[in-house]
Amino acid sequence: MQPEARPAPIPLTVLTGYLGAGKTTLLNRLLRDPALADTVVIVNEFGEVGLDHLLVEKVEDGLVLLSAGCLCCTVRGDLVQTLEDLLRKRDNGRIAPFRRVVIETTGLADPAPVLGAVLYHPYLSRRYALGAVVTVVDALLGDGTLAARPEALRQAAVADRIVLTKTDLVQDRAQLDGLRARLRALNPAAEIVTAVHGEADARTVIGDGVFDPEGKIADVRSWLRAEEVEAGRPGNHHHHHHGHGHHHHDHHGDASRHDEHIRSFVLTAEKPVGQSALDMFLDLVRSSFGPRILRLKGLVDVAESPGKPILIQGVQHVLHVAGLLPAWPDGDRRTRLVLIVDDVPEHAIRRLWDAFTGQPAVDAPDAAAIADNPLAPATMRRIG
Ligand SMILES: Nc1nc2c(ncn2[C@@H]2O[C@H](COP(=O)(O)OP(=O)(O)OP(=O)(O)O)[C@@H](O)[C@H]2O)c(=O)[nH]1
Repeated sequence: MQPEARPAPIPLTVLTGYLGAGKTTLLNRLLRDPALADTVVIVNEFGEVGLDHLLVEKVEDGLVLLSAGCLCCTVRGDLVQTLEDLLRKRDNGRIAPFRRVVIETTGLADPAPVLGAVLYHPYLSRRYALGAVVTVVDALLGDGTLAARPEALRQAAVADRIVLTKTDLVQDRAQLDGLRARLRALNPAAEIVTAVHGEADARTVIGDGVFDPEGKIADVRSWLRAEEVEAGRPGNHHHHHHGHGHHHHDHHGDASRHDEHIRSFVLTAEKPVGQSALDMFLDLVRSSFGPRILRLKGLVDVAESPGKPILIQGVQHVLHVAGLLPAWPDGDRRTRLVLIVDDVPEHAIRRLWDAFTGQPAVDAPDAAAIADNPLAPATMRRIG
């Protein structure tokens, strides 16, 4: 570790998607784009034989292969070690100063543990900054996969960007529109990009992450997209295909009923939020709802750091205060937290938020009442 100036965080993109969705095709194509020069790719190959000793030696070629198993369990330790090794070699000049890292996960991996391994690591979390979560969805088979595989649904729900592949194979325009509508409903904030045989704009797909390589704020605005979530709220206008009630079965049939449990909404605050109130809110959300919080991200105007928003990142039980941004990305300085939840009543979270941010809410308990409640989860009675 260098004691002098802290180096700018390196954007880290997680590329995920169901088996055979087209992740490798996309990545191979994108990496030929000069915009993505100096990218290290960490591939987690499911079922591959262990290559531990070779791991980081391959970096010179820009490719690192992780060994057997899925990232979410067995390879997790290796992932952390690989990311540490990369930093060490970069810092002592043994490899070129790469500018971003892309982790391609196996089609089975839930992205949450991958992100958690980095975001919860005391050192890695300072050197790497989570950029976009990019999820590849096969336009031909996507609908069926979303219906049958909960992990595919989660991958789509946590995405910052969704890349639709194989649209060339879909003859039926309505099928494509249906899939898009479904993804939109599932994750209104995600940008949907199309890529046939991996042809897509590299910068759009990978982006620069929340910080660009110089540590400046890059695409927080597009990343947050709270307006999209607001616009997609039932009641604002009825665009949801599942907003038509249980009696009406559209062409998705039973499939989309799984999706109905997934909801997105935005939390805002009128006044700056106290740091400890924010921490307690996040603790309580994590302990109460854990993996049912698919995604939580946003900027919070914290009372203790006026003019500098705090960046919050979360995927399932991994809720992380990613740090202070040097400034707000644009004129909008409101606290905005975008949540995508699976089977969590929105009002339950809203009540907590209102209580901790001191916003008046009818019949809601205040923060003290919740914190003093002997039935409150153990994490609320903070140790240390
Ligand atoms: N027609 C068509 N085929 C595609 C497209 N994108 C990918 N493919 C094909 O789909 C197959 C799977 O693509 P991969 O890129 O290997 O998919 P993957 O997600 O990396 O697969 P796993 O690593 O096994 O999960 C390959 O045969 C690709 O050539 C596309 O846009 N159109």
